[in-house]
Formats: sequence, C-alpha cells, structure tokens
Amino acid sequence: MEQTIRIKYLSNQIEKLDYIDGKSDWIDLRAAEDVVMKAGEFKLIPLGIAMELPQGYEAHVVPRSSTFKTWGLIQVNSMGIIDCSYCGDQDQWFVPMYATRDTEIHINDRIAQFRIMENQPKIRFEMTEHLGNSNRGGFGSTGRS
Ligand SMILES: O=c1ccn([C@H]2C[C@H](O)[C@@H](COP(=O)(O)OP(=O)(O)OP(=O)(O)O)O2)c(=O)[nH]1
Repeated sequence: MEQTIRIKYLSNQIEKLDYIDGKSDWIDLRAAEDVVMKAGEFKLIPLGIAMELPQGYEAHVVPRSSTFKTWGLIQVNSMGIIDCSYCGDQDQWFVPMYATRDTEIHINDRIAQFRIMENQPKIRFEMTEHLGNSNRGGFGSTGRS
C-alpha cells in the first residue's frame, strides 16, 4: 500500500525528502540551517519541513545510526513524536539535540530519520486492586540466576 503525504518545504536550500524503496523505509531528514554548537549546548535544529500526515498516523523521528559518530549529537527526547494535528504551514519539524563535543552541522546534512506509524487504539484505564497474574520478577530480572 502507498500513502501520500502533503509536504511544505520551509527552506529551498535542502534537498527534497526521498523514500528509497527496498533499502530502509525510514526517510532521512536534513538540517535546514548551518548550526555551530559548543560541547554541552542544546539546540532545536530545524528540519525545514511541515507535513500533513495521513489521518490516523503519527511520525517517529530518531537519529541516524551515524549521527553520534559524525557530529557528536544526542537527540535529547530519544524519539520525537509528530502528531497528526501538527500540520499547519508553520508547524516545522525540529529535532532537539545535545552536543557532546564542539561540532558543526551544515545545511542539508542528514541528521535524523523518520517513519510514520498507525496511532494506537483508544485506551480506557480500568482500576483494579488485583491484576490476578503471576509476577514476572522485577525490572531487569530476565536471565539473572
Ligand atoms: O522531536 C520533536 C518532538 C515534537 N515536535 C513537534 C511535533 C509535535 O506534534 C509537537 C508537540 O510534541 P509533543 O506533544 O511531543 O510535545 P509536548 O512537550 O508534549 O508539547 P505540546 O504541549 O505542544 O504537546 O512538537 C517536533 O517537531 N520534534
């Protein structure tokens, strides 16, 4: 199945997004400005795009596996979640980054990647005193003897 995503570019200096069939289906995202960061600095790096995601979908933004090695950047929210309602002309995607060393990101550098995911079903929480199942054994207990 193919989905169409309406996209608005907020920069004409970045290359257009590209879905590469048959490789990885995650789509690379590019920095929309030159950024100089000192070790220990935090910055929201603009990605130069706004999108209308398909109804019932959200997007997940993560670093590329080479991002840390190339720029010493850590994405501080681990994974960015772009909601379907984030779809206005000025709803530019950003990636919040922490620099672990002095670094320079250039416009058009592919610093992150995304995919879309179907929203989870609606959830209603039902309170109970007893779940009635056996305990699995505490955080991180699997494999411990
Ligand atoms: O890495 C990210 C995370 C979020 N967003 C945008 C899209 C998302 O739809 C919006 C709000 O994000 P989220 O709901 O995760 O943030 P919040 O801290 O809960 O803020 P809000 O009060 O705006 O919901 O910000 C980004 O551009 N990049």
